[in-house]
Amino acid sequence: MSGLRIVLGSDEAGVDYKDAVVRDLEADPRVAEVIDIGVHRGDDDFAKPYPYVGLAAGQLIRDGQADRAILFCGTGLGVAIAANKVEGIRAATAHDSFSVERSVLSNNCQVLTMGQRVVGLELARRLAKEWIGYTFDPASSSAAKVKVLSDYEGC
Ligand SMILES: O=C(CO)[C@H](O)COP(=O)(O)O
Repeated sequence: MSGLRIVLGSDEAGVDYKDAVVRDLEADPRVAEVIDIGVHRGDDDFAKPYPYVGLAAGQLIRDGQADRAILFCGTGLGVAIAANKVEGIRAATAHDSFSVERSVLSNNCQVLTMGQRVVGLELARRLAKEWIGYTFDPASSSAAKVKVLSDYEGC
C-alpha cells in the first residue's frame, strides 16, 4: 500500500526504537505521513504511562486521521492492550516475520506493537518495514473471520 499515514508512539521504555523507526519511515517512499505522538526525550510528559499512548494511537485511526500505527513499550504488550480498547482497532504484538505478515493478512491489524526489552533494534526496524508492505485482502478467506470481530463491536 502506498501513501500510508502512520502513527509512531511509545512510552519511555520504547522511545529509542520508536525514534529509530520514525527516521526509517520518514525516508520510506511508501509512507505519506509519519505522525510521531511521542514520547520525546526532554518533554514534561516523557514518563507518560503506556496506556495513554496506545489509546491516542487507536483514536487517531478510529477518527480517520491515520491509517496505521506502530507502537513500542517495554514488551509491546501494554500499548497493544490499550490500543485494542478503542472500538474497531485490531492491535497485535509481533516479533517475528511470519506473525508480522499474518497480523495484516489474517487479522487486518491496523496496529503493530513491539517491545524494546524483547527484540533487537535491527530486527524491530526490519519488521516495521515488512509490516507496512502488507495489505489485507477483503476477498480472502480471512475476511469473514475478521468480520466476526467488527460485527461484535458494531463497527
Ligand atoms: O512494557 C510495558 C507495558 O507492557 C511498559 O513499558 C513497562 O510497564 P511496567 O513494567 O508496568 O513499568
